[in-house]
Order: sequence, then structure tokens, then C-alpha cells
Amino acid sequence: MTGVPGPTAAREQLPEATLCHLVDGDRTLLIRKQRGVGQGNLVGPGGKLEAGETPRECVVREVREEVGIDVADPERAGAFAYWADDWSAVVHVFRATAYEGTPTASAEADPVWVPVDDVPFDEMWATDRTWLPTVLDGGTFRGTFVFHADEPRYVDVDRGVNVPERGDVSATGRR
Ligand SMILES: COc1nc(N)nc2c1ncn2[C@H]1C[C@H](O)[C@@H](COP(=O)(O)OP(=O)(O)OP(=O)(O)O)O1
Repeated sequence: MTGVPGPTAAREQLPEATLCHLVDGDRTLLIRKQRGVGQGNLVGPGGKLEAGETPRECVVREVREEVGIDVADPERAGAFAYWADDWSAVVHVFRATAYEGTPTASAEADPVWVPVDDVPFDEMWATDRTWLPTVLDGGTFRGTFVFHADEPRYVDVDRGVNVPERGDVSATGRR
């Protein structure tokens, strides 16, 4: 894909995106992506940062656009940087426990509640299983992933670390 950061892009060149993992008692909200990056996968709601937007502003806006609810308390749970053949990104991950509204389908997303203790990782990005349990459990993490031919070839996750909203989220310092 022309103009899209691939596996050799420097960290500073990567587009930024967000994910929200909303926990409501013993269930957590995922979406079935209807288009865009990861179409067909189950994933947390979220999307790409717009110009001038902070990750927190982005995650609130994207959750509202995708599933029609307002998350009240998005808390930063970590971030990962990844490089793939046709897309690479820094993804900021938030956990939320309070919201207003009823999750509703949009053109981008079908909302799906799943049990916190039975998340369908087989239908998600392969690397989600390495960090999502930590997030659902209230912890923090930092991840670095390299994919080739849609398979994760390098996976590094630090748990219990706080990652600033701005700055290098790559555990390896790869730039
Ligand atoms: C390992 O890679 C990824 N893992 C997970 N769990 N989620 C990922 C990964 N790469 C991207 N994502 C998520 C992060 C964002 O929520 C979306 C970004 O893509 P999207 O195409 O949904 O962006 P939007 O701004 O919503 O879409 P439009 O451009 O159509 O407005 O994917």
C-alpha cells in the first residue's frame, strides 16, 4: 500500500490509534469490526487519532461514534507499537468501567458483550491475548510487536509499567 507505514517505519512516523476496553461487572464490550483495519475481527472499540486530538479525546469520540455510548472514566492502561507488512501503528489502550447509553450497532461496528473470564481470543488479533488479560485485571502494560504475513514474529510485553501518552512506547527502543 503506497504511503502507508510498513515494517521499516520509524517509531515517530507511525500513526496513532486507540482502543477502549470497557468492563461492566463480569462482562466486557468488544466490537465486530465492519470495516477498516482488522475488519471481521473482534476487538475493543477505538480508532485513529485525528489532528490535534489527545488519545483520551480520541477514545471517547471513537467509542461514541462506533457504538453510541459515552465512557465516563477512560483510564490509561498501556500502549503497544507494532510493525506489519502493510500497516504499523502505536495503539493507546484505555480501560473504562462507567458509561452512559446502550451499545448500538453502527456502520463500523457491531457491539458484543463477552464474559471477562472467557474472552474469544481466537477471533481477535493474535497479540491481544498477551496483554488484554492484564488490562481487564486492572493492570498496565507496554508492548512491541512485529508481524509478518499476518503472524506475530516478535512479541515483547512488559507488565506493571506506566507508559506516558507521548513518547516511546517501544520496550526495545526500536525507532
Ligand atoms: C496488533 O494490532 C492491533 N491490535 C488490536 N487489538 N487493535 C488494533 C491493531 N491495529 C489496529 N487496531 C485497532 C486500533 C484502532 O481501534 C483501529 C484503527 O483502525 P480503524 O480503521 O478502525 O480506524 P478508524 O479511525 O475508526 O476508521 P476510519 O479510518 O474508517 O474512520 O484498529
